[in-house]
Amino acid sequence: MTALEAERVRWAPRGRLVVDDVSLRVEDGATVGLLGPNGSGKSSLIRILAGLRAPSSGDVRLDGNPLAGMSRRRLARRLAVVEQEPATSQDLRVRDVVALGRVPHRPAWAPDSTQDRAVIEEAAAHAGIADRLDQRFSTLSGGERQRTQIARALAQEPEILLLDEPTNHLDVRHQLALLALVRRMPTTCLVALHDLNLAAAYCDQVFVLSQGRVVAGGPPAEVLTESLISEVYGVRARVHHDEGVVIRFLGPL
Ligand SMILES: Nc1ncnc2c1ncn2[C@@H]1O[C@H](COP(=O)(O)OP(=O)(O)OP(=O)(O)O)[C@@H](O)[C@H]1O
Repeated sequence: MTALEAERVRWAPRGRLVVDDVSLRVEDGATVGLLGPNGSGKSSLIRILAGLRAPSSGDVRLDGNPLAGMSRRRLARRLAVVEQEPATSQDLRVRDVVALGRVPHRPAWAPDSTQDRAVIEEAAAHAGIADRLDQRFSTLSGGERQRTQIARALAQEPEILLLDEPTNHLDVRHQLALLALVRRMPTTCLVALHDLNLAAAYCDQVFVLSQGRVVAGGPPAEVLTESLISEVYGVRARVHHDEGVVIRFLGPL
């Protein structure tokens, strides 16, 4: 099992500080939420943690080993990422998109093995798109595309899964099913979320970003206070602790 950590990570494209001195650790096997308002740096940080972008300074480590020294293929056997708007060839069938998750696990140009096909079908079933495998990706609904990308990441059989707002196109049942699945899996997972109630219900830990900095981190019941929500999001809220944490939003400040 695997832990992912960032130490003093900064990213400043053309002098604009987007990720500002972020240190965090995603513990082995945990489901960790990455929260923060629009533009606070969640997607940028996820890309850096996934090795898709080099930080301007600081380090990202997987089990203590710097990501910077790892080959793409080796990293892809261990870590999968679902970005907000992933680039996918629009002409592929859903099955082919999910099968991309198997590429790091087999020799170049080798066809799908029986085991690959079993993993692809299981991933599709977990993501709720088993009945769409023969459909063209371009003809899917927004939520089905999102679930296809999640199936592709699951087919990668990663030890670490990074998900950037995976619930934004999903109806409420699929939102709950996805987070329940992520929580149930032994995979270490970092998930960027806007819905603070979902984060409270499904995450072991949350980190809150504001203007590129981590302003709070810990169990949701400790972090998601009325004062934090007002300071970071500019929203008045009531936080109830009777049946887990339930947040009721009263309005903007
Ligand atoms: N390549 C870039 N050059 C300059 N600024 C950038 C670049 N990429 C992102 N930014 C800026 O960095 C900030 C953080 O963007 P990011 O997408 O990481 O935020 P986010 O927290 O994921 O937002 P959202 O919740 O809206 O998806 C934004 O203000 C964005 O405009």
